[in-house]
Amino acid sequence: MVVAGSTRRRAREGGDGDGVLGAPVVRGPGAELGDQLSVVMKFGGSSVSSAARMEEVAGLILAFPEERPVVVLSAMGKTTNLLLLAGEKAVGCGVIHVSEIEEWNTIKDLHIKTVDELGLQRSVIHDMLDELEQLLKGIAMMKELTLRTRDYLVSFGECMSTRIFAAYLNKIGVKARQYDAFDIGFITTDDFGNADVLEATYPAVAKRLHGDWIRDPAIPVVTGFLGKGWKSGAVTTLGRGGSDLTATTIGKALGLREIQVWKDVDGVLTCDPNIYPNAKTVPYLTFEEATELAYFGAQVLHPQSMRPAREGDIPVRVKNSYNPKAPGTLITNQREMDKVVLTSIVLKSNVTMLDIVSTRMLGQFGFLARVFAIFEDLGISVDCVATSEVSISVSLDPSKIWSRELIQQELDNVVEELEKIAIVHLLQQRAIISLIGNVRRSSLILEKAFHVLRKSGVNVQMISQGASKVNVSLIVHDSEAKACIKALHEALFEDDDVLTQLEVENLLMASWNNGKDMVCMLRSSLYWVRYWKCLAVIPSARSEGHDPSNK
Ligand SMILES: Nc1ncnc2c1ncn2[C@@H]1O[C@H](COP(=O)(O)OP(=O)(O)O)[C@@H](O)[C@H]1O
Ligand SMILES: N[C@@H](CC(=O)OP(=O)(O)O)C(=O)O
Repeated sequence: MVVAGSTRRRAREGGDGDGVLGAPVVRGPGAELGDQLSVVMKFGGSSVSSAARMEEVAGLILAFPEERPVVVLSAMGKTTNLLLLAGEKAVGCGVIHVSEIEEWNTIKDLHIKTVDELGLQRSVIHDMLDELEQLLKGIAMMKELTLRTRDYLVSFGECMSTRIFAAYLNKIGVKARQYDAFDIGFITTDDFGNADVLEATYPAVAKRLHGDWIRDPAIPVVTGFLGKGWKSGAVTTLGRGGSDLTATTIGKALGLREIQVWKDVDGVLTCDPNIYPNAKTVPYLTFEEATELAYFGAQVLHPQSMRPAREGDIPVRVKNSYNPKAPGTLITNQREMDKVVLTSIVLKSNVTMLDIVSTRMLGQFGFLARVFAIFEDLGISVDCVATSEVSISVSLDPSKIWSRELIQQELDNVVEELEKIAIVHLLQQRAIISLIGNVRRSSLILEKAFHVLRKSGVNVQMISQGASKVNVSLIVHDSEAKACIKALHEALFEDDDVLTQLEVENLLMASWNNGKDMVCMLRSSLYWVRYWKCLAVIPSARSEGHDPSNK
């Protein structure tokens, strides 16, 4: 794309100046980037949850004076959830009770307090709060909350956080300009609640942000999560956590050097730290791995967000705004996989599973086609699949559907349709545990995983190896899932023997490739000794109550 390419070229050509950050330019590796926009810095709700946090984030931006960032912000803290709850309450509470809705008052108080504490004029958000109250009253009056209105309602979160932050940057002498994504060319499908960014977005966003920057440089502060439906012209949202996608879309549109997503954790971790606190940071990931783990439920990244970065070949860095010194996770197109067994364990709870057994004889063809035609007709999306000639097991993802009542209705529908050609068992409260890792090590992963699960007495109800070949998914009962994650993490990330086994395999492979390379052979036999020692020592250490990782 013309603009993206020229932005990069100009960036490499370099330039001087004190720049818009108002701080002296540090001479270093980034200095040749000159005065062009160079990175996207996206800060999630947890990073901008209060006035103090906004000050910290401004400090972070100032700490990199050689960078010219485009800033993307989410709504403050839990504002999106609060807006959704306020909307739901407004439907049933009556117009005169809207001002008493607890969530609405929490939102109002948080934003006013933030503005006050940052020393800004309340007028920065006054109109927004007014309009939001009117909207809640409108919902109360209509007694309904459509998907379209819901998107408009939640958009207030990002619209307010960006207005406050841009005003604060200007107040401290850093020239900034606020943008609503739906006004600068973020064109999406009209799938309210889960809209897709359309191709037309890239040139439009690049033209607007780049044009403004050239004319009158100011740090762009853009609303994450939001777009404009191409047919309806209404505000849309990109699915929960969609600000990551906003950031990568801008990165690709402008052909920037790097996309940074700042969170409240030290990067992408080996599992959800809320499930198992011993989770460790994964230093490197490929876009494919990151997509897979986001798709299978790791809340840390939006599932679609890697696509623009991959297409634009722009590295994504996941950083911790509470611990900026931590190196974080770097996500790129490729990485060295030889030493990788497993990258991350991901849990997706509350999954529904269908066991579908053909009522026809063995050898009938077209059964799978008919099953999937039914899913297609009903617009149901399938996560995992396992098949035999006469039966098929699939897992469905209810979180893709906004309204809870609709889920049961849709499930009843799909079962009714499938029962015309098969015997159907509906299994609810299941969980998918996805082991994201190196497919070349899938035997080792499965061997370890099943050993652990057998020891814990867990019955795996379905297994599927993803087509992308970086994911093995196991379906277990929801009630057993968290304990499984902990046991799997201990076995696959905290045991020396897995690592040693890998080293042995690598060295054996290397020595095999090098033919008669005696040094390699010798080294590999030393590892073998270490490996067998590990296998012998670890079980006995465990039975004595020692922690083998303390050796
Ligand atoms: N594998 C994982 N690695 C890191 N964080 C994870 C993982 N799985 C779940 N999480 C959760 O994701 C959260 C960060 O994502 P998110 O809430 O979207 O951040 P933000 O709102 O700051 O963008 C973490 O606080 C953590 O609880
Ligand atoms: N505020 C939106 C969009 C978003 O990306 O948020 P966060 O970056 O805090 O996950 C949400 O809560 O879904």
